[in-house]
Amino acid sequence: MTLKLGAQQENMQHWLSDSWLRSQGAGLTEACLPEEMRLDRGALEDRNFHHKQLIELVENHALPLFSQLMSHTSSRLILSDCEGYVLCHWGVSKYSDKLANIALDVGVNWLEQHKGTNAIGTALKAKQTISVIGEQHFIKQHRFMSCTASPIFSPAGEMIAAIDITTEQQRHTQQTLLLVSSLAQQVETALLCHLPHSHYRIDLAEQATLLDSGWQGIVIADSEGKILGTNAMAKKLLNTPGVGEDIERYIGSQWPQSEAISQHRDLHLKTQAIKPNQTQVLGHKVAVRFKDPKLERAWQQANKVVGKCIPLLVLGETGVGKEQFVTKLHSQSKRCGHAFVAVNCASLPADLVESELFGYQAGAFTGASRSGYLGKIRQADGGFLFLDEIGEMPLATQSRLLRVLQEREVTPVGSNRSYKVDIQVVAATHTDLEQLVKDGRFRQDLFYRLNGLQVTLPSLRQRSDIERIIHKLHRKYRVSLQLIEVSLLAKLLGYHWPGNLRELDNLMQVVCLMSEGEQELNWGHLPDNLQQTLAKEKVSTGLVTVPQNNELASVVNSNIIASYALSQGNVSLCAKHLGISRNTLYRKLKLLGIKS
Ligand SMILES: Nc1ncnc2c1ncn2[C@@H]1O[C@H](COP(=O)(O)OP(=O)(O)OP(=O)(O)O)[C@@H](O)[C@H]1O
Repeated sequence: MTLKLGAQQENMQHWLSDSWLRSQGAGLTEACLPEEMRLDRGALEDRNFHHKQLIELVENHALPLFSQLMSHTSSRLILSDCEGYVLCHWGVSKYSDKLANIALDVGVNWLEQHKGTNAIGTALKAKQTISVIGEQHFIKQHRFMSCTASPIFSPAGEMIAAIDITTEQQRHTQQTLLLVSSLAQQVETALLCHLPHSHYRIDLAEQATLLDSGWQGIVIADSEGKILGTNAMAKKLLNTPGVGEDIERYIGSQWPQSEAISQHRDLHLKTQAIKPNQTQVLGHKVAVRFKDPKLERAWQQANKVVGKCIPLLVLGETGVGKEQFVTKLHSQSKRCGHAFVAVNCASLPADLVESELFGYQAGAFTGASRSGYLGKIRQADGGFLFLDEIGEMPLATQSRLLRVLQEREVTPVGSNRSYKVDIQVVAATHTDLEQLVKDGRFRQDLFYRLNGLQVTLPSLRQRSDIERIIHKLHRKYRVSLQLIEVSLLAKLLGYHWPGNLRELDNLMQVVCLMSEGEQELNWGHLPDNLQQTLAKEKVSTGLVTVPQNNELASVVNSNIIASYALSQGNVSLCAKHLGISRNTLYRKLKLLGIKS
């Protein structure tokens, strides 16, 4: 953990006066809102693309706990990169207008030299967790808020980002400081576990009860037991082991057992194999992206064929996200610098299908443009041609398309000249193409041409990550921090979703609007028709789980331990801080082995 609470408090005035001096030195004046440094949309998208996996890790490892603990407050979780640019934020506060006025917004730079003393800028400068409370902000207009930020370090020890919680001044508590440090630590641990070739995670602690506390040492090793990375606590416990060294040298040969005690030192060990889909290769383009195994398999297979220019046929019910899947494939392929041209074969006017696809020669027919038209296929040259609803393509056009796919050249309408094209063809349909072939409505030879690789995207009801998607869309559309009532969640999980992601997406938009300003999204916010439909559905028999349960538990534990230490063993005070009853706290302290 990067935070040293006692030391930070002692040095409080020191760091603050240094930061104010730096703010003055940068030419800022307390009374004037400084000119903002804001990225344009393209530059922000580039940065977000670069930090895509970091953002995903924050969403998976920090956001659930933030939502759970801070939902009753009006708080915002903010992620900036190491250059101080805000990449993303979550949770819209009641005072979001005020935050917009001071440009605490995506794409804006919050380094000290641009914004004066503030948590993000000052934490990045000081490389430690910093709270900047109300009046401590250098710029007067910033003093209505309290912010706490913590830097995030990569496994190689490089500072890569900062995570911040911003609240209204009076709502700031010591808990926020602990929470932000814990969130940064969670993200750092997730980064460690996602190191390329990571195979084992070995947790170590001096007491067995601390193994799951969030304060344990963590060593990540490859399949041969060579160290790939360690967290700060493991460095301390093992005396800074080197990357590439044999873990056995430090903790003995018993480590591959799931639980052991090191013979070398008096350390308790817990070894877990890291699941293959946990090991995203950071920065690698074909990284694992989907939490559902069927979708992930389709993704990995599809990526392999698009690299080789083999046609891809994407099947799946309406609304399962076929087009979005293909757009992502394009954006992560070598062809991403070239066009992605989508053609909806169902909505092309019958008499214009050919000219739309193949283009036409100047003056080829009455009404044709004088300059001619390139056509969709040639527009896609070098890139992707996405033929959506391919089952709806007229038979006559099918034979011409077949020729293009065979010859890889296009002859525009009214021309006898052919043009070479280099395209990745991806076709999609929700209809049964083989049945259409049998019925004589789809050419068999074209079917075989398009069917280089066939992937079927699972329907929403078949997906194992439906709960995660519900929460993701809820976070996207809710206007303030809000929880979903457990019984409503259970109903949504049990519904059969005939319209798949499209239906769920629309529903979440509507219910978030209906529940504006409420602390909980519940049954009463559903439109009548959906209440009736859902009332007929069986309730999901699966458990409603909080995502990342284990990690959540370990952060909660680490918060308990830190709060207990801060309140110097005063159970009542600590329970009040944590917002739990004294009995619950006693029970937890007992489980953690802190109280007998
Ligand atoms: N990953 C996703 N997360 C959330 N919503 C999604 C996702 N993918 C798609 N959607 C929602 O579903 C809608 C339909 O997606 P898309 O057009 O990709 O589906 P499709 O399978 O191509 O549909 P159709 O067969 O009807 O053409 C999108 O507009 C969006 O609202």
